[in-house]
Amino acid sequence: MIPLMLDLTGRRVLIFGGGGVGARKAAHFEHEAEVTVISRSFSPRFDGLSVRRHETDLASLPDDAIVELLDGAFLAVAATPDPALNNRIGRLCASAGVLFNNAAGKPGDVIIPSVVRGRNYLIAISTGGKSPAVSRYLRMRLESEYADLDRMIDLQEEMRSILRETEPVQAERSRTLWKILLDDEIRELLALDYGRARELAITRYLHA
Ligand SMILES: C[C@@]1(CC(=O)O)c2cc3[nH]c(cc4nc(cc5[nH]c(cc(n2)[C@H]1CCC(=O)O)[C@@](C)(CC(=O)O)[C@@H]5CCC(=O)O)C(CC(=O)O)=C4CCC(=O)O)c(CCC(=O)O)c3CC(=O)O
Ligand SMILES: NC(=O)C1=CN([C@@H]2O[C@H](COP(=O)(O)OP(=O)(O)OC[C@H]3O[C@@H](n4cnc5c(N)ncnc54)[C@H](O)[C@@H]3O)[C@@H](O)[C@H]2O)C=CC1
Repeated sequence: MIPLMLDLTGRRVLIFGGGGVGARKAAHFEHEAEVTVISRSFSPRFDGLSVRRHETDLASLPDDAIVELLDGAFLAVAATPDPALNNRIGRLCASAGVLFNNAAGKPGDVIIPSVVRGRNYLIAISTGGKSPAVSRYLRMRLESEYADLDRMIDLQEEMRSILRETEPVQAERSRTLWKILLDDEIRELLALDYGRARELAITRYLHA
């Protein structure tokens, strides 16, 4: 498995199965991609999501009708409780060249990770399918441990641009940025007041 960050703007994503799991997978994509959910029923968890619904019984559809549904799709997720049906969708995706994620059944070529997202960063976590609970646990730990990461990135960005003007030696710029990153007092101040943290970073490390 190789991690990638994909821009799915304007891409079509299909979710097969409209239960709670299908809704969570749809929520992973709907803020960017064009999501269509194909199912014989839909959980109320879809109500707030911007997805198109297509009501059908997949078990009664022949292969060519499912291949027709895949037309123009970039990625498909199988999230019905029937692993045989999910695996069949996976085989059809493979022959149609559509990326495939399987929520229950034979693993596809894509895993949906746990996601920690800020204004300035994006972290995707996977255990390679071994323990989704551990992926979720790590997400929750990172969210609480690094709640002020966005502000640290803002501060680093500002300090880098000042240092580029004032410090000609790259190794020195790097050392100073690391000192700021590891300074507990600056990290604590970041949680309370960005301006004061910025001031401390400048007086402590940029006015030597
Ligand atoms: C392989 C994968 C396929 C895929 O890509 O969907 C997969 C598969 C399966 N998950 C199962 C169970 C659970 N999944 C969750 C939750 C999440 N599952 C997600 C991803 C993935 N799940 C992929 C691997 C990710 C990795 O590599 O780590 C997350 C990260 C992302 C998301 O869905 O948005 C999201 C957490 C989001 C977050 O909160 O951060 C919980 C809830 C919990 O933990 O409370 C449970 C119950 C506890 C448990 O079983 O662990 C079962 C068993 C079903 C059964 O027993 O019948 C299967 C099927 C199987 O294993 O065969
Ligand atoms: N990958 C993951 O993250 C996880 C996967 N799972 C597994 O995912 C599967 C789905 O879980 P839930 O959403 O909770 O199930 P659910 O029973 O709530 O929903 C299943 C959905 O699939 C639809 N469906 C079933 N057969 C269909 C058919 N022949 N044609 C059209 N639609 C059909 C149903 O109408 C329903 O909307 C289960 O097998 C579960 O074990 C469970 C937890 C997490």
